[in-house]
Amino acid sequence: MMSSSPAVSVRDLRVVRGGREVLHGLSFDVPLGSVVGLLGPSGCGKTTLMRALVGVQVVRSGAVTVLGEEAGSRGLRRRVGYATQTPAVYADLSVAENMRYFASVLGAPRGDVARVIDEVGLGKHRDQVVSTLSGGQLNRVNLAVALLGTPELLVLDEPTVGLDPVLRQELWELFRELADRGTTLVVSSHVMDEAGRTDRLLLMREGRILADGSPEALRSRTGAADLEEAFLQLINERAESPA
Ligand SMILES: Nc1ncnc2c1ncn2[C@@H]1O[C@H](COP(=O)(O)OP(=O)(O)OP(=O)(O)O)[C@@H](O)[C@H]1O
Repeated sequence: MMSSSPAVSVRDLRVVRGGREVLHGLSFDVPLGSVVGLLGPSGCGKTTLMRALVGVQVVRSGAVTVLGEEAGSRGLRRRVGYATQTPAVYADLSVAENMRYFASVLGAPRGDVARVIDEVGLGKHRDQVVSTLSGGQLNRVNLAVALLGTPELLVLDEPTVGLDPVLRQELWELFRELADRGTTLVVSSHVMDEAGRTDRLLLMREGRILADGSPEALRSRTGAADLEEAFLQLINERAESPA
C-alpha cells in the first residue's frame, strides 16, 4: 500500500484569474480510493482548483499530476469524470437520451446508461425531458454524466446543492460505495455537515489550504465540537499567527 502513488498530486499550484492570483501555491496529495472534501466559503477557489485537476484551467505555475499523468493529458480523458456546478446537459432531451448521447461521445458501454440513471435515483424520470425536471433532479442528471464509463477519478463541484437531506445522504452513500470499489472522489461543498462523511478534508480559504486532514483529526486538533466550529477556530488561529 505504501508504494501506491497518489491519485492526485498538487505542488505549489498558483492560478491567476482576471489579473488576480486566486490560488496562492497549493500543495497536497489525494490517496487512491478516498473521498476528499473540498470545503470553504464562496469564492475561496474550490472551482478553480477543480478546473486545474481536470486540466481546463490555465495555471501560472506549479504541477498537477492526476493518475500518474499531467492534468489534462489526452490519456486522462476517459479516466476522469467532472461534474461542473452548472449542469451541462441538453434541456430538450430526456434523461435517458442525454445519457445515451454522452455515453456514445465518451465511448462508455451502453449498459452504463441504465446503471448511472439508477445510481443517481432517477429511474422514475428516465424518459422525462430535462427542461421539466426540478433543480435537484437536474443536478443528478449532471452527476450521472460524470459517472459514465466508471472513471477512476471523479471531480464533483457541489453535487448536492439543492437536494433534500434524504437525497444528500443517498448520494454520499453512493460516493462511499464508489470509493470502496477503488474510485477516488474529490467533492466540493460549502455545507459543513457533509464534511464528516469524507476521509479527508481540505479546508480552503482565500486561495489557501487552511487545514488538511481527516474530520476526526481536525476536530481533535481544535478541540471543537463540530467541524463548523473547528473551521472557525482554524481561521482565528491563522489570524493570530500570520504566516
Ligand atoms: N473568469 C474569472 N475571471 C476573474 N475572476 C474569476 C473568474 N472566475 C473566478 N474568479 C475569481 O476567482 C476566485 C475563486 O473563484 P472560484 O469560483 O474558484 O471559487 P469557489 O470557491 O468555487 O466559489 P463558489 O463556492 O461560490 O463556487 C474568486 O475570487 C472569483 O471571483
